[in-house]
Amino acid sequence: MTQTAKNYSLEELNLETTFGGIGKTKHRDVPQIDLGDFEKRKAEIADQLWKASTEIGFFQLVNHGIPQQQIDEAFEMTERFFALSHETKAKYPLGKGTNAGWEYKSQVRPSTGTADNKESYQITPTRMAKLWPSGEELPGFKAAMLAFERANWAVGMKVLSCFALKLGFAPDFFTEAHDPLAPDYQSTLRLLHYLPMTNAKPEDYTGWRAGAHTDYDCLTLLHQRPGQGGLQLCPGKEASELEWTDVEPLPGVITCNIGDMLKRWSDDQLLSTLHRVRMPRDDEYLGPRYSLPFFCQANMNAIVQGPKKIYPPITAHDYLQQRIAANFAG
Ligand SMILES: O=C(O)CCC(=O)C(=O)O
Ligand SMILES: [Fe+2]
Repeated sequence: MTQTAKNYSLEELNLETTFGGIGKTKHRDVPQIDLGDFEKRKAEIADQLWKASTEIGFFQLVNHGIPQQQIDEAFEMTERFFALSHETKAKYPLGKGTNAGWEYKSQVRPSTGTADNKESYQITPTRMAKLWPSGEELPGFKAAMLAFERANWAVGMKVLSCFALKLGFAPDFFTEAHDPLAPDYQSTLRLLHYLPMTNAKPEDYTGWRAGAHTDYDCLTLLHQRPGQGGLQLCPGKEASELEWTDVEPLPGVITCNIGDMLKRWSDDQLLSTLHRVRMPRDDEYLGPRYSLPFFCQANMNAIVQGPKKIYPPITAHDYLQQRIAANFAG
């Protein structure tokens, strides 16, 4: 594996170039947080979210309100999308810096310098002109995915309203900053297909399904399928040898993590935790792995600045562009 010697423009990125190694593993508990009876229990839920996000940067939501049937349908549609021919998917290519469209093994993480062993299709609803597969190619896909996108948005906004409470912002501060009806909306639903490792050659195991990174959004909501593990997290970037924790995909939960944008917006109080997706070991399930992250990314014109103003203000657009430019080849 070669290490990129690029000089990235944000401090987080320079740090990320040093995280490519395998490291050790360590068991840690990822807190589960129940969103049931949300309005009544909001203060208690906000305390739990704050604790998890200042201590480990990850938590799993239960009773989040998205019906399991809708999650299963989104996964079924995702499998159908990736089963389309290469030529069909290539009609809907990822545009540079847009988080919209399909890419195949093109995401190079600063941590590893090699392409992730995956393909993805990203849905940023405001940028999807000519990027949806046709109704003949994939009937029902657009309606199912747009509904799923909005269901995730709604859960994300509930969680963010708790952080607004804790940070002293108005209750809907982040909901307004992620307004889906504004033309500068840029939250993204990502469909991921990690390639199967059945009949893989030993050299195929040297890479990563997704190299170590922090997310660049405010909050990520990740849907995983039981039996398709591999996600690992590592709080604390300062240790000389990193200790990684497996996050088991449990049925019915949404695994969430804080991203760099909310870390900055909270004046570094909330942790944006390093994570990655490792290759399966040869005694584990070797088939394809699908996952569905939804990235709450504040609208392009939103100004990111915490209540203590420890960082200068930056638009969410400028912030994201610096991160995207460093992650996709070409
Ligand atoms: O697929 C996963 O489990 C995690 C994906 C991820 O971390 C990402 O896309 O940012
Ligand atoms: Fe991630």
